[in-house]
Amino acid sequence: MSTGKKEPSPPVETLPQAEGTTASPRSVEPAQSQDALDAMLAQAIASRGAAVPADDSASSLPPVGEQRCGLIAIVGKPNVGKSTLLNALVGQKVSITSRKAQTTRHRITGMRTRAATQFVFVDTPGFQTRHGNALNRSLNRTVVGAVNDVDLIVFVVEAGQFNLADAKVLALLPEKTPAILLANKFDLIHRRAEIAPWLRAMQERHNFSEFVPMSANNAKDVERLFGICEKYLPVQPWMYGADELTDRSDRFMAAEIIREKLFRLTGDELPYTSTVVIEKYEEEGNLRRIAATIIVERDGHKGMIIGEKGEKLKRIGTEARHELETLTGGKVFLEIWVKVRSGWADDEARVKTFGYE
Ligand SMILES: Nc1nc2c(ncn2[C@@H]2O[C@H](COP(=O)(O)OP(=O)(O)OP(=O)(O)O)[C@@H](O)[C@H]2O)c(=O)[nH]1
Repeated sequence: MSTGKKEPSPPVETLPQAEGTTASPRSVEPAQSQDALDAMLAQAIASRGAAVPADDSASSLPPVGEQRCGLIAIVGKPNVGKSTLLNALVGQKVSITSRKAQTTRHRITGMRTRAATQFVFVDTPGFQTRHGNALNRSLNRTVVGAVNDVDLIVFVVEAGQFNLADAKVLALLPEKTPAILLANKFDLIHRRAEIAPWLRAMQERHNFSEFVPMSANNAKDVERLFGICEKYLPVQPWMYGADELTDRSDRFMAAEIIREKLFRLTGDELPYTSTVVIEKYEEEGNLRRIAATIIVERDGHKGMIIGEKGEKLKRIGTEARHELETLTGGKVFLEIWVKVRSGWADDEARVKTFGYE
């Protein structure tokens, strides 16, 4: 994990690193033999540079009897790349990302409609195993809720690794739902030969339907993932319009974008227990007037966010405003305040007031 926050020292299987290139995903049915795994890896590497099928967004509505639609939950421990994957699949940022763990705190739905198929992806917070506070209990409830009643689960791990935090998420997966093992950050794996034993070990951990080594930040890999997921989605009418990308409002996105800038522009010394509340969101034609409060737990944290002569807070505001202007296609006036609410993350009522499940 790239975060400074360490998981409890679990047994980690890590592959040594050397020179390498990006591979494309190829899924495999869970194979029993070394040969099958080797063949899959060879295929993944050979398919580098293969043509990407054109995005075939639905321009005319297919008849209801031909529409395919299903829910796909994206789950995994913190920081494995779930939100990066969701954004790549949707083709637009709908879930914020940062190198800090616990960036995603809500169930975020992102849709993509291609030809007759509507993919409804559900991004989830990374399952928390470290602190048992009210905030983390809420995040974990969100994960548990999301893995039930979906058509497919995409279980994301970092390729070549599996530790206690991964195992805790894996234990939540219902046996009845098909699950794909997505070995992400494959670009960081340089000795590919050594991934085969890891994949074999993963086969024994769960009855995965397929194994997909890939990189969420590689467009060709993401493209192929659609084909892999499609066959698990039932023939049924679409749930959303063909052009819809998320079920979240612009107001919600405003809070998330500010929190993303906060997470990205502050160092690891700022505890993860800070959140953003939108106090005002007004639309006047093409103009949005937004007032937001960043909530922190201690006075000392407030100083970290405001920075010397207010520089840090100013930068958070400027970067958030630019992104909100791109998102809304209009002008944005953004005011941000910082307030201390000590102990909020351990107070169930406050956690709810601040918009968590
Ligand atoms: N090298 C590499 N980095 C990646 C890849 N996918 C994601 N990342 C990086 O991994 C970090 C975490 O990504 P996120 O998408 O925020 O991870 P997450 O699983 O949603 O994290 P939580 O919100 O904590 O649950 C970011 O710095 C990403 O840029 C990948 O395929 N390769």
